[in-house]
Amino acid sequence: MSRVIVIGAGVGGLATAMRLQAAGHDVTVLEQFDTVGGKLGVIEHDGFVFDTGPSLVTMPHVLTELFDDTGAPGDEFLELERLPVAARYRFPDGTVLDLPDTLDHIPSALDDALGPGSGAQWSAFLGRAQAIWDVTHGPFLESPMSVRTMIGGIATPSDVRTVAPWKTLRGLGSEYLSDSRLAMLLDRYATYTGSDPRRAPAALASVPWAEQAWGSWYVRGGLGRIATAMRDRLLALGGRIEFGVEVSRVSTDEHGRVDGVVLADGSRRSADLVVANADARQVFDRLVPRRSARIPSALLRRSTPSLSGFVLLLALDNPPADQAHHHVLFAEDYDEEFDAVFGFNGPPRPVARPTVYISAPDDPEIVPGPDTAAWFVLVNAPRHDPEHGVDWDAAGLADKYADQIMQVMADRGLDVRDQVRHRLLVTPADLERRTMTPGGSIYGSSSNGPRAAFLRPKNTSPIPGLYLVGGSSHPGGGLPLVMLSAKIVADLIAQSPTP
Ligand SMILES: Cc1cc2nc3c(=O)[nH]c(=O)nc-3n(C[C@H](O)[C@H](O)[C@H](O)COP(=O)(O)OP(=O)(O)OC[C@H]3O[C@@H](n4cnc5c(N)ncnc54)[C@H](O)[C@@H]3O)c2cc1C
Repeated sequence: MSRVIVIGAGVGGLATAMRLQAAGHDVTVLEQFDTVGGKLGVIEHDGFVFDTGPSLVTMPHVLTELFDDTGAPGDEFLELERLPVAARYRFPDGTVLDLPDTLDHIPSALDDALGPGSGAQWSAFLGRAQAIWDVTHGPFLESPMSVRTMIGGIATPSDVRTVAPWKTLRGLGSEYLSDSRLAMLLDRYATYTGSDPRRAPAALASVPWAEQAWGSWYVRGGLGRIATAMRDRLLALGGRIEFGVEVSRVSTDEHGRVDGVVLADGSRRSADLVVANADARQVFDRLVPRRSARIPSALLRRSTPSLSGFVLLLALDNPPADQAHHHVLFAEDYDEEFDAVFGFNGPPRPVARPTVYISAPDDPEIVPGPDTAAWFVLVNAPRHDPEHGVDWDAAGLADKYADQIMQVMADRGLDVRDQVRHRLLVTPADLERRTMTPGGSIYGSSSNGPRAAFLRPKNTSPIPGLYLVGGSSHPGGGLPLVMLSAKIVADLIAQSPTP
């Protein structure tokens, strides 16, 4: 069995560490920050507990499997709760839709909120989305990336027609959805991979399918508990985690094979295998020798980094009653939002009137007392890029922008400005510092463009013994995909000869 170093205690790093330690390897996780979770972050302040990253669990079976596969079920650490209403959507025309969390109830809810026929439109679209899921999840989401598995897995002409690799998500939607509000609903799923629906492939239709088929879930006490449960399982298995330890280089032996890592303080740690949970751009720009990084770096340069997010954490007194857990206030002009974030028709810029997403858990464990609430408010934002885009550290920008977002919320019927006890902000620059993710891109590379999946780094690397795991590598970002990425890496290591 091998000595393994995992660089980073994000969800991908922890999940790989759990699987490898359970398989008998000797695993040490080195994390530059002072706690686990990475983008799955938590801030506790004045009795309020805020998730600063994920607020929605989809495909919960992937999480359950991780705990089942590495010992006992995770129920004793994690109380997963299915939400009766997946989300409350408010469209620019003022229509409000409470989207039920069970597939059977969705068509009638759409007919009631948006008008007769809209349920049938969405069902027809979901039928196609399910077919796309059936064709793609095995060869793409659950297998190592290779042109052979993709082409071998999506073999028949009928499979190719189903996935329609030449179509965009927006284009596919327009074949089924004539209601502009349903089109908006679909567009938003492109942002689950940090992408632009006008450029993301039609295959992303599997995202709403997966969400609506398996439901929207919450973890009592906040999603941050997923990371601490993973930490506890890893430690119980005998794995180790060291905090405040930054890796500055992956080292290789005379044959070019991984033999450990060099730390920021100059010291060295030996290992037979290294798994990098750090963002792939950091890995290939900084951590490995330039000559080994040539091909992945060239591919990364051709991909578009995913969008980032601007977050407000609101500690509220006397919050408005009857809030849905997830609330989406759609932008008046969604295309302008994607133009601003990705820098079309001008440089990247904060979106003036963005779609606002609010997570308002009804959970006494995250508030200091009755009549208080801990709200997480997120808008899509361009990456932190002081040279060519937005400098999120510019004096006064974050506060001014937060005020603007609260005004937009008020304009759309959700004015909580008088109820704010205190407000914390997390900008793309903060996310970059916290997770060492260039620009604070949430999902590594975006899925913009038909070749995006092929530009995303694989889980293997040009350096024997170095693997990549997490949202910036295959198969992509978001908690379930990152956990699938860890399973792929653990399986690859199990199949490779022991060094
Ligand atoms: C605002 C926001 C909202 C989100 N909402 C959702 C959601 O609702 N649902 C969902 O499923 N997903 C959501 N996501 C995405 C999800 O959080 C990520 O896809 C996932 O957590 C990424 O995990 P990861 O394993 O790629 O690593 P990361 O979280 O990026 O962790 C990498 C770790 O490596 C460490 N590290 C980096 N470089 C080094 C180094 N050189 N040395 C040592 N340590 C290093 C970092 O400090 C970090 O802890 C959201 C993310 C954000 C930011």
